[in-house]
Amino acid sequence: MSTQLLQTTILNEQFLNIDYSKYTSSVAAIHQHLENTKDELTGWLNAPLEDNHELIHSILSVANEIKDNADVLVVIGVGGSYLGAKAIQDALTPYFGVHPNGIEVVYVGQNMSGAYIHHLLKSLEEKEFYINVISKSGSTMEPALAFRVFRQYLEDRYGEDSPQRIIVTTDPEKGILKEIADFHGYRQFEIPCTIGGRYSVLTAVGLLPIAVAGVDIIQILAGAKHAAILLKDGNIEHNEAYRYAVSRYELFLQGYKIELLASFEPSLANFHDWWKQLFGESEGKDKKGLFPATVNFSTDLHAIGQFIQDGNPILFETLLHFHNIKDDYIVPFNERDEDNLNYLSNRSFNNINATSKQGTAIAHAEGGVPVIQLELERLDAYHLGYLIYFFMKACAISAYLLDVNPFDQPGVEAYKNKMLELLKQNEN
Ligand SMILES: O=P(O)(O)OC[C@H]1O[C@](O)(CO)[C@@H](O)[C@@H]1O
Repeated sequence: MSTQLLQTTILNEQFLNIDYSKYTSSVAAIHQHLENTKDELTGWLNAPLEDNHELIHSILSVANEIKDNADVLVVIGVGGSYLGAKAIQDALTPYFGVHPNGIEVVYVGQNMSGAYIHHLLKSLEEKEFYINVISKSGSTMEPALAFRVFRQYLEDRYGEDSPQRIIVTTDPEKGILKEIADFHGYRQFEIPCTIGGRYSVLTAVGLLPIAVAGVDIIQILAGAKHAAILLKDGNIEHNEAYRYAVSRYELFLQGYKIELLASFEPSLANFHDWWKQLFGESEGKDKKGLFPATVNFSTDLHAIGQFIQDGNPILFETLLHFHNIKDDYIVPFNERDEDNLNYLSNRSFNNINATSKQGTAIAHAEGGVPVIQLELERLDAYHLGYLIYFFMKACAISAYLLDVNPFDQPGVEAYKNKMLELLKQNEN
């Protein structure tokens, strides 16, 4: 477990010749604070090190039951109550169709589009399904409304068998959802009181949906445990997550206010979104914080690439790269070569994509964009589990470097209150 699975490289040292030793004592102090704080939402820190056999066993047994009795799992949740599951599912299951070990998993309750609800309900007409409703507070508007709709539909379809088909993931002690679940006898998984939404992907919040989608949750948790052991070192010289946190903080101090998370595998688009919530809600408060933005290359090179290379120099790039992607395709040789592409024949698409990544990173670095490269050997459950923990740890330290609380999100209430005010004014 002593091997680092992730290498951090700064591609343009002229921007970022960081003397990490300058941060030795401040980072060590933040590390101590994080490790010793008992009254904050830090349950995720040591969770991967604890005995989780019972939890894994019950998640897998419910997941198997769902796979045996349904074509689709409808996951209802928003923010931290869905982004992590969707991120892992998309990263580790086929682009088209379902994983051989899983069934279709679809998500609702992240928006209030009537068309989305309508289309999803229609798509369920010929299919058997279960619901997994996930909400820590139990009262977030988007998932609460979706649960009302899909529970009613499920009850119409399954009658007295319906309670068996509803799985609730919520706070173990309080909230409306908990009350509903207790009253109707729905099966429940806990979101531990000490783990906030955006740090909860490695609990049942993320694990049940991804197990149903066919992902190996034991490998996800093993990778996270590997990271939790390695990244327990308070010395910045040995801790890659802390070096990443300090690198982005230094860039922020130099005026780069936007961090662009980029990668070259489209299946990571939702992983980017998970990262965006993690850093955005953790850092963006008290008028501080780096703005987390995301791009998918090479697609976005043809959209936002011009700005990155040549526009207002307010952003730096964090390039996420997995050296090995399991599936690949070889460019065929073509006798006629009408498209003049035979110079690429017999090369794999993944190889061409990696070369495009290399060229992009050099071009951006030469164009004056600071580039932090995060490299991992392969895109699989183990490495993704490692990366998730890496980012959570880096995020908590980053927020403390900015002197903000990594675990609250007071700003989100403003829109909620205004929306409620308006909805109540227009009550019919
Ligand atoms: O799980 P809940 O309580 O429904 O919250 C969902 C998401 O909403 C937020 O509270 C923001 O409104 C996030 O922090 C959280 O991940």
